[in-house]
Amino acid sequence: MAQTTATQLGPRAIAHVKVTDDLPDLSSLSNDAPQEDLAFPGLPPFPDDTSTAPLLRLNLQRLVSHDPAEEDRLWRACCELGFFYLDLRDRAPSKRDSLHDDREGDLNGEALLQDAETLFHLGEKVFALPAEEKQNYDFKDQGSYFGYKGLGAGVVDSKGTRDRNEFYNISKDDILGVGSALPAPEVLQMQESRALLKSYMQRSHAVVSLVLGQLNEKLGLPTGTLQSLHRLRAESGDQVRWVRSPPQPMDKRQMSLGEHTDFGSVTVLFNRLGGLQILPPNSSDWVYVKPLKGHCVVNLGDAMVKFSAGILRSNMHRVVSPPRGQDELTRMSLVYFARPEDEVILKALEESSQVREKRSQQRSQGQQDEEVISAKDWILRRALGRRVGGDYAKSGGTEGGRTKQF
Ligand SMILES: O=C(O)CCC(=O)C(=O)O
Ligand SMILES: [Fe+2]
Repeated sequence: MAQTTATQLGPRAIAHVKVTDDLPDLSSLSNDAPQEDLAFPGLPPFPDDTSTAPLLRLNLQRLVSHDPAEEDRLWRACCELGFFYLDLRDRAPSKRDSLHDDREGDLNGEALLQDAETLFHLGEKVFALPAEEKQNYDFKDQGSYFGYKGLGAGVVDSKGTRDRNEFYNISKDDILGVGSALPAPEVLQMQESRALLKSYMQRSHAVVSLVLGQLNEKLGLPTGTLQSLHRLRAESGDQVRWVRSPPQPMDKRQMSLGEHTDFGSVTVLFNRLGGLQILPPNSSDWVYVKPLKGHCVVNLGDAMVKFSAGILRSNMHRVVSPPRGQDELTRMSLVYFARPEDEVILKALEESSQVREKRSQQRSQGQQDEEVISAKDWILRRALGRRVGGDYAKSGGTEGGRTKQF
């Protein structure tokens, strides 16, 4: 059926739409040309009349150059919503020389966008493999969340309603040679694929380190504290994930990925079609996050809530059918999850006086100390808890009540 074979990467040539005043937070656009075209070529446009989430739009180059206003906006975004757009495009490529590029190392927005683009195509090849073959790479029974999860092999709620997506998770440690290599389909074992994954992981991790460095400073932690808990070459649950959701029949639509907060520290997400929704603070209405060309979406996970005693926010989100006009296409997204190193204990970093004060306020209000748990155990429990047959009740994170952040 044409409907199920059409994908978001397909050749449908649709005129670009202009982003004008349809982003709710206009202040976030104040540094950009108002008529900028941020639609994805070849895809039906995100509908203009659908309300969207008020994510701030930050700019990688301004953060790299320590623009104080941009750093303040980053802090605001991380405390108030825990989600923001990051514009990865290079505004002045002609002014950059090769020396400059070398100094930047892995922190290169344009190169990250290019890697993401190529990885979308690799993901299509992985999901195009026969179902029986993909199933060989589901390692749930060995206690691992890496590898494949089939359509409906996860649950979206405590009633056990099946999800409507398939995943493929690739371990950073495997690709960087830090941990052992997991069995994988041939298309992922090819030298070219592994090199691409490595490059994408390093570049995403560089963005994560930049964000961690700036949050470290704003929290008043000793220099390098947060980065030292997320070293690229230390063993961790960091992973790349492709999420693929086929279109759902109009009369039987349900969530394709259940409501959750991310388990780890910082997530870098590439979307082309709508479908991601967030529940804004103090609201009961889920709203779509509109994908923007040249940008990734960055969000914080529960580890950052725990490290900061709730000063930083990890927001609830989920994936549903794309909005009208996009809902007959297969949706795919690409994610990099940065998580604390395996042995890190998830607790408030009281070397920061802000965190210390927050904790003492919480203690005086009778809030108990957090459970002592390592990043490795926390992530394993939460990831496998949402698989069919898993312990859903134990898959919850810090969202349980914003007054009890951890
Ligand atoms: O597909 C998306 O846009 C979001 C995926 C997500 O939230 C997740 O995998 O944790
Ligand atoms: Fe998520």
